[in-house]
Amino acid sequence: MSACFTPKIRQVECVDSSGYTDFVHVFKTQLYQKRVPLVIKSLNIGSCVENWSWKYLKEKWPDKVVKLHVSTSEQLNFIAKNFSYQSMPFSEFIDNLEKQDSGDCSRIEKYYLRSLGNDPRKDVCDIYKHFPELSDDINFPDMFEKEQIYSSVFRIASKGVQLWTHYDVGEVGVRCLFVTQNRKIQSKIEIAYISHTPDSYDRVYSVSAPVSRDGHNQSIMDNILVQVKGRKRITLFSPEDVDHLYLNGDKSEVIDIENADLKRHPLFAEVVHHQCHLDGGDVLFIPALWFHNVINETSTISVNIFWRHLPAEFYDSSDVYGNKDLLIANSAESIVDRVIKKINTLPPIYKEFYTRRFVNKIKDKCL
Ligand SMILES: O=C(O)CCC(=O)C(=O)O
Ligand SMILES: [Fe+2]
Repeated sequence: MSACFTPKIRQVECVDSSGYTDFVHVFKTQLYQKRVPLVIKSLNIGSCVENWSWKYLKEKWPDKVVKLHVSTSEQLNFIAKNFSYQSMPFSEFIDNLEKQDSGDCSRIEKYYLRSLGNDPRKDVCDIYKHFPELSDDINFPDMFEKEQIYSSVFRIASKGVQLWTHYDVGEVGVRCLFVTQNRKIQSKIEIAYISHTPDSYDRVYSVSAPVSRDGHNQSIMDNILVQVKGRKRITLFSPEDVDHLYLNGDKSEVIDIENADLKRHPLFAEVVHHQCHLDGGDVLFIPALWFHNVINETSTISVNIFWRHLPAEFYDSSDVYGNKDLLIANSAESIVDRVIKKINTLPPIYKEFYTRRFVNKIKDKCL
């Protein structure tokens, strides 16, 4: 942060699950409803905490090739794109991490692995399906129903790597569109069927909320981040701070959160930093819409599990990726897009005047 600026820091609440006879019940019935992050200690997450040494992992995957974010900077920057994607044999990747850990600086590149499905365009990652050699070592806590699980992701990072501030949206490989008839949403159709859209549909809306540059359908997820090895420093930001984070899609443009340039990002001074550390065996609950930024204080291994937090009736039963709340958000955003288009046709001084009026009106009525 700049010289005389003191960020507002709050520690994330921490609970030791061994102090409860049935922690999962307490989580589901009380803690979960608070919708705030929570560090949970002493959950049974399986033998991974003891077993997952670099040697063990290399033996499991002698021939595996992995796709990595590779950067010469510790601070990954999605705007400057200071990283590239590279494929590397898993054993070489781990050898390099070990060299970095032991202070051998001959390799200056930093690595970040986020596991993908077999076909990253179509599959979400499922550890049980894509990493069966390791799935016996990890126990998913019963904090959610198995049917609610959306994906499980395996992450390995070099010491020092900082992952940009973001919130998570689950993404699926099939692009869906909405069709409306008599101004009511009728159904979603896959992109492959667009050319067959019957004439009687009055409009086809592409999915736009939450926004994805490639138009993939998305839904918002709850998450647990299971720390298996190493230490992470995590800063979370409340969805209430959304106006202060300079968002670009699902990511914040403020990269260096601990030394922010307040001339460029003055509103960031308002943000409350919810901080915690995770060590091996710790679990962090990240409620949907909470932003998070991760600094790996050592090289680390983690697994995270995304699950849909809304009850089943919120989801469109004919489409596993849909949810009615988001359908509404999607159609509202399409209307906002039309309003923007209209406003942009006004002469400049009217444009500014009416933009301010409409923004204030929405704020007054909706917040
Ligand atoms: O720990 C990390 O590397 C990133 C975690 C994360 O973004 C997540 O669990 O959603
Ligand atoms: Fe995330």
